[in-house]
Amino acid sequence: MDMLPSYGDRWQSTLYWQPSDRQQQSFQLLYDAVLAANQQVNLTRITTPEDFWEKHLWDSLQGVALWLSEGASADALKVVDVGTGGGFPGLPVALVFPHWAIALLDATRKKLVALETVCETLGIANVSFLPQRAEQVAHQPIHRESYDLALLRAVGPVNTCAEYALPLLNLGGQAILYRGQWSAEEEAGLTAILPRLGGKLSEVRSQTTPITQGVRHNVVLTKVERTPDKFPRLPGIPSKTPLA
Ligand SMILES: C[S@@+](CC[C@H](N)C(=O)[O-])C[C@H]1O[C@@H](n2cnc3c(N)ncnc32)[C@H](O)[C@@H]1O
Repeated sequence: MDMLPSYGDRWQSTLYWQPSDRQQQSFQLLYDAVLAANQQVNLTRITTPEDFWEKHLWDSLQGVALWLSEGASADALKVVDVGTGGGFPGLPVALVFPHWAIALLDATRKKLVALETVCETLGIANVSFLPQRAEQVAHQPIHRESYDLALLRAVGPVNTCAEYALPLLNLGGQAILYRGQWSAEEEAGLTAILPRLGGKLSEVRSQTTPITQGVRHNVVLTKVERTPDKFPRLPGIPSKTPLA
C-alpha cells in the first residue's frame, strides 16, 4: 500500500487550513479504495501518491477554500457534483464536510456503482448517487432549483457547465466551476449567456498548485433569478452546441 504524503505545510500555506489527523487518515483510506476500484472500472489516471494528493485531494478542496478558510461551514448545505467521474471533487469535500449532503451525479452508471463501493468501504454516509445525465436530473422537480452549491470539474466548455449547473441551484445558490487556464474571451462569452440562465458571474479566483505549479481558476457563479424551464436543453445539446 502506497502512503499519501501529508504535506501539512502546503495545506496550510495554500489553503489556510490544516487537515486533522482523522481527515488525513480518511484521505489515505479514500486513496486506497479509489485505487482498488480503479482495477475494475476506469475511475482515474491519477494514481501516484503525490499526484493523487495534488490533483485530486488538494485541487478538489481548494475550490471550496473560501469555506475552508473561514472554518468548516456550520450550514448543512445541499451540494451536487456534476460529472463526478472518479468522485472528484465530491468525495474529498464529503469527507471534510460531513454535515453537507453531497449528490454525486454522472452519466456513466458503472462509475457510480464503483463509487458506492468506495463509500461503503469508508463509511461515507453523506453522499447519494445520481446515475443520469445532468440535462435529465435538472428537469426533475425533486432536483430542479434545489441545491445550494454545485461543483463541476472537467465536464466540458464553461458555457456547457453553466447550463448544467444553474437550473439545479436554488436562488442565491452558487456553482464553482473548476477550470485550468482562463481567458478574457471565455469570461466574455460566459458573462454574455449567464442572464439567460438566471445567473451572474460572482468571482474568478486564481490558484497555483503547490507541487507542480499548475494553473487553476475557480469560476464562481451565483443564481440570481429563476432559470427558464427550457434549460438545460435536450441531452447532448449543451455540449454539442454550447450557448453563445
Ligand atoms: C473528464 S471526467 C471528470 C471527472 C471528475 N469531475 C474529475 O474532475 O476528475 C467527466 C465526467 O463527466 C461525466 N459527464 C459528462 N457530461 C455529463 C452530463 N451531461 N451529465 C452527467 N455526467 C456527465 C462523464 O461521464 C465523466 O465521468
